[in-house]
Amino acid sequence: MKSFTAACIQMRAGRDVAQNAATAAALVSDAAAQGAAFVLTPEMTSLLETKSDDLFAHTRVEEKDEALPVFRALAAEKKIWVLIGSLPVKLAERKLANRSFLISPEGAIAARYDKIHMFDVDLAGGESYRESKNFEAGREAVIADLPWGRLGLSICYDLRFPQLYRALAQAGADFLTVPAAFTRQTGAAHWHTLLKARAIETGCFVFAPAQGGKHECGRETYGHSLVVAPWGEIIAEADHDEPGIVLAEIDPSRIGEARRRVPSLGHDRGFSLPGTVPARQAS
Ligand SMILES: O=C(O)CNC(=O)[C@H](CS)NC(=O)CCC(=O)C(=O)O
Repeated sequence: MKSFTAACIQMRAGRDVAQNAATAAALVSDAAAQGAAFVLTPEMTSLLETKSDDLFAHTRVEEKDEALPVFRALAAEKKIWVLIGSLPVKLAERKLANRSFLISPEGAIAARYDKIHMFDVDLAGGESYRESKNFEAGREAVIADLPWGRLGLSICYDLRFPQLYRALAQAGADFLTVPAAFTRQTGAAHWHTLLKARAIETGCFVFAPAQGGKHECGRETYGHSLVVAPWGEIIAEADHDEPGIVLAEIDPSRIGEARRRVPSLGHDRGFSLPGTVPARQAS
């Protein structure tokens, strides 16, 4: 399998959907001009909004989303694959999906994934999140075909649930996406380590395009968009929280190499944990 260039877009999405889409689209175009065949954008590419009323006021059902057609047209024009990290998509009056879209070079929607794990967390200093208040959790893991191998989709907080990535890799994923809007606080402590761990455990390339900096809505995100190779090396990083592009040369033969060196992905064993109910892994 031939090598290809991938690019992660780093953003600082604000409260204006059209403007966010235009900013991201300009960066995607730049990446394509620099030779990227696969370009990925962060979680909440079109809108980062902390106020529920404003979030719902600017969110539509998928068929009427303002940002999606921009990226479909762009993918078709540049003949590239685009992963929109996520868009907030209206499901019901006050419920949204946090939905990732894979767009083909024909501009078609090749896959959709709804974030499974909701960020309902109270951090130090009173920083608090209740994603499940406005968003409905997805229930289905998703793998899609790319010309270079198979892609397992995930979003942000999913990163903390290794069983999702193990399942994706054991089902054939070669590449994993973790588009994110990680908090500055948790990002500084955990981001690099978790992403490297997911790559090492699965023998996959991990693409993590991120939001970064102080957003219009007041939130602060960590940035540091990364690409990690299957052996665990960081092969591209935005070493800051400013908007921009990181490019990485992806050689898919490194997937088989890493997995031949350490074939742990095929070495799972069942085990009992005395004193607990056997169904503890199911939920
Ligand atoms: O709500 C939005 O507008 C967009 N969604 C997000 O920013 C989501 C849910 S609040 N953020 C995360 O999952 C951060 C996870 C994280 O930081 C960690 O796991 O440490």
